[in-house]
Formats: sequence, C-alpha cells, structure tokens
Amino acid sequence: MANDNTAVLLIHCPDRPGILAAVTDFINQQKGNILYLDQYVNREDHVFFMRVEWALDNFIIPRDEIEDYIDTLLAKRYSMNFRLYFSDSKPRMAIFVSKMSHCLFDLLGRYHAGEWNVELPLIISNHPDLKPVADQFGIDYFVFPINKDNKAEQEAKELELLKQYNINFVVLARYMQVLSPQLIDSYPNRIINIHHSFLPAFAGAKPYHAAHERGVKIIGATSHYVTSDLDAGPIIGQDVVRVTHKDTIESMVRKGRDLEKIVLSRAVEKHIDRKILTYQNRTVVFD
Ligand SMILES: Nc1nc2c(c(=O)[nH]1)N[C@@H](CN(C=O)c1ccc(C(=O)N[C@@H](CCC(=O)O)C(=O)O)cc1)CN2
Repeated sequence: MANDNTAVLLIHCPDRPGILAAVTDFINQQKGNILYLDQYVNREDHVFFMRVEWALDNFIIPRDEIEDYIDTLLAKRYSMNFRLYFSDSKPRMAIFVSKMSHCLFDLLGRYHAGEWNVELPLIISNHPDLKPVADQFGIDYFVFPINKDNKAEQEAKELELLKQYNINFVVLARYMQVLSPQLIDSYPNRIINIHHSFLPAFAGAKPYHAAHERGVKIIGATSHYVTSDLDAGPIIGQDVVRVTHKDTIESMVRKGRDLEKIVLSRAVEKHIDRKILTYQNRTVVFD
C-alpha cells in the first residue's frame, strides 16, 4: 500500500475512439500524477472498461468536487458508468462464517498482518463455535441461528447490524446458509462467496461428495459475487488441483481447503483494491 492519498476511477461505457485520451488528459490537466492505468475493450459487446489511479497531492480540483467534474466532463459525454474511490477511505468489511474456520483464519491472518487497506470490525455467524477465534483478534462476533422459520427475521437483524457497523462489503467465509434477496439487494456485487467447487460444476452444499461420486480428476474452488441465484453470481477467481482414484472425500476436502483459502483471499484483495468491474453477470479483474 504505497501512496495513501490517491483516487481510483473505475469506468465502463460503450467503446469509441478517444476515451482513454479524454480521461488521462482530464487527470493530467488537473495536475494529477497517474500511478496505475489498465483498460480492456470487449469487442463482442463493444464495451470499454478502465481503471485509473492517480496521486491527489497536487490535484487542482477539491476532493469533494471531483465526482461532479467527472460526471460533467466525461461521463455525460461518453455515457460512462463510473465509480470513484479514495485510498484514505478504507472500506469496512464484515465476515459471515458457520463452523469451518480455515477461510476465517486466513482472512484474519492477512488483515492482522496489514496486507489490506481495509477495516474489519464485525463477524457474523449462525453458530457460536468460532467466537473464541474472533476474540483472539479482538473483533465483535454476533450469532444469529438460522432455520427456515426464522431466516427472514434473523436476516433483518443481520442487515441492521451491518448498517450499524457501516459495513461496505461482506465476505462469506464458508457460510453455509443461502442468503435471501433482502440481504443481497442491500449489497449488490458487494457480497463475496467462496464456493468449494470449480463452478459451474457441482453447485450446492456438498460439491466434494458429488465430485468424488463422479470420479473427477480435478477439483477446484470459485470466488464469486453473490446473487439470488445460488452459486451463479459473477465469478471473480478460480483455481484447481489434480486428484486421482486414490483420493477419498476426506482427502479432497483437505486439498480443497487450501484452494478455498487462497481463492477467497485473492478475491477479497482485488475487491479492496478496486480492481473488479462487473458486467452482465461476468467480471473484468484488473492485474
Ligand atoms: N443467495 C446466495 N446465498 C449464498 C450463496 C449464493 O451463491 N447465493 N452461496 C452460499 C455458499 N454455498 C456454496 O458456496 C452454499 C451454502 C449453503 C447451501 C445450502 O443449501 N444450505 C442449506 C442449509 C445447510 C445447513 O443448514 O447446513 C440452506 O440454506 O437451506 C448451498 C450453498 C452462501 N449463501
């Protein structure tokens, strides 16, 4: 985390000549020093995607006016969808977890080590089992047991808590309950899940059993944004490992755990760094 006084602009719009030059000219004319720039053109759909980050040290436009300038000078002219972020405004993350601790420990270890420009004030679970882990890291832990009769009521309380903690995005670290639209609609493309299979293969709660039954030779893990369609949201990242006839369900679960940890943490880092754009249930993930 080099310069902590930067602005990040994420753009997507209909592709046409001159967009890149217009954006960089705007930043340059206002004495912004561009630190990072990446762009991609989807030639099938003729859509332009871009991430640009610049230092604000000598930037002429006052911080609270930048969005209006971009809207007036660029967005209206090029029909842009854009989001503007500031590196000194740390996103606030909440983790949802059930009983499995491997992804939770990995996330807490990276947070504790200062790997990420993020605040992590809250953990929510449907079981009390992992509260001692949260206590170890000094993070608030709330338990909301879920069953089909109380899911709506409990999720309403969870949503209220997320608002109280001013949470910007949620990470499901092997949270084993299907979220309802009420919660998802409050955090569109801001809930990241780790699914323990190489999607679209073996969606659902027990992918390792299904993979073993099918006799696959590769298993994987998939990070994705959560939508109301189970395990069908925009994929952020995936990874795989080879298995053989010698692998049991238990050995697949063990090999899968390592994949789940790294695939989830990579996705969380890309989200925190504002390097993901979603478009038509797919993602553009910048390096
Ligand atoms: N709306 C969504 N919610 C969740 C998603 C998602 O993609 N959309 N992913 C899951 C995680 N997950 C797979 O990655 C998963 C978790 C749980 C289940 C499931 O069927 N759960 C049962 C209850 C199981 C239990 O009580 O142990 C259920 O909710 O009825 C499927 C997939 C997180 N949420």
